[in-house]
Amino acid sequence: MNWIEAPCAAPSARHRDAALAHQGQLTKPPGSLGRLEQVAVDFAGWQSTAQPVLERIAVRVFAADHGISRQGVSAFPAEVTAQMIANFCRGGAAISVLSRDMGADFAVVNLGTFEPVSDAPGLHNLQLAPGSGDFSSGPALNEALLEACLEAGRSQVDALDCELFIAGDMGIGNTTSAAALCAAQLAWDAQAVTGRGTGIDTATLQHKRQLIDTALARHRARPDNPLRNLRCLGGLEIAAICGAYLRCAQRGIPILVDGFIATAAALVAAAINPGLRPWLLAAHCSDENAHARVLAAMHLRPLLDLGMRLGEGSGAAVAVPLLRSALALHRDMATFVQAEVNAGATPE
Ligand SMILES: O=C(O)c1ccc[n+]([C@@H]2O[C@H](COP(=O)([O-])O)[C@@H](O)[C@H]2O)c1
Ligand SMILES: Cc1cc2nc[nH]c2cc1C
Repeated sequence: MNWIEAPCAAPSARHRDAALAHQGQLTKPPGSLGRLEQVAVDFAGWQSTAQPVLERIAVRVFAADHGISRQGVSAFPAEVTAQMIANFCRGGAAISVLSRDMGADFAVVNLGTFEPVSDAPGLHNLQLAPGSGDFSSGPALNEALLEACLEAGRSQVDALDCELFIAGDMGIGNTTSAAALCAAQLAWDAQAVTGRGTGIDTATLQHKRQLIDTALARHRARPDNPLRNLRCLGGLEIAAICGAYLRCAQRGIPILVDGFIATAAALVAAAINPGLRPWLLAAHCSDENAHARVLAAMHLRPLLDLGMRLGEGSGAAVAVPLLRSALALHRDMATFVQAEVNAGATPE
């Protein structure tokens, strides 16, 4: 498992500087395209080029069941995880539609559901375990399973040829795991991290909070041991997303981070290997209660806030047109000199 701490790539400061200078020459008041200018500069640094492009996008939805779902923490039954895997592969889920719409390379990775699922086109049916363990009574994963999940994420990314990576998640109960991981990494209590997930009522929310606080104490969760936190409180798909993100940063592939679960994975992965940080771009702020707070703690500023709370990578997918707009503007706008527009320097 030594690979996870291997050095990450570094974005090119020279190309970032050149892109920033180019933005200053385009026919607009400096800074007037706001975040779109920063996105273009980020891509120039990520791709080490003056003219970044965004054609090849890879979407991988990582799915798994969660032992903690047996404690009644979700508005939906655990069978939905397996049912949605089939829906992703048939093309009917939100992320299937969005991936088609943006011409992405799309696949689903089943790390392990309670009941095995049938093979389907576009499904990497790994079934490493029948879901994770219930972390209210023991660790979610054992060492071997944690390693296998990280490796599964890594091998997905090793097989890619793309300019942007989106990880989606699917797993009934996984907002409980993600919340526990955020609390563990940030030394916060359950109150600060727990939300309504798929839409639980207030009594269930209270129960979810109590389970998280008890689990944090039981597993003696501490920010300085992210791998242990991931093993004790994580899930199969969350660990795989961590592995995928780490490999992206090592290979120099930028990561468009989706919602609360993807952000929890990024938080843990960045604690494992801080070189990951410059490869993260937060797509959106989910309606899941703690997402805004966790993004702020990570100094990540989301591009969108649409009240979405679906997961699957859907919040990241809807931000892709913005990224493409940013790069088209950077590439195709005229400069002040080309357009013979007065650049606005005031004469003495
Ligand atoms: O990504 C998010 O911000 C997000 C917020 C709330 C729910 N979800 C999705 O809903 C499922 C988890 O919700 P729950 O209530 O079962 O913990 C899981 O499949 C997630 O993809 C996702
Ligand atoms: C239907 C459904 C779709 C989902 N996609 C991601 N999480 C989900 C949870 C449910 C319940």
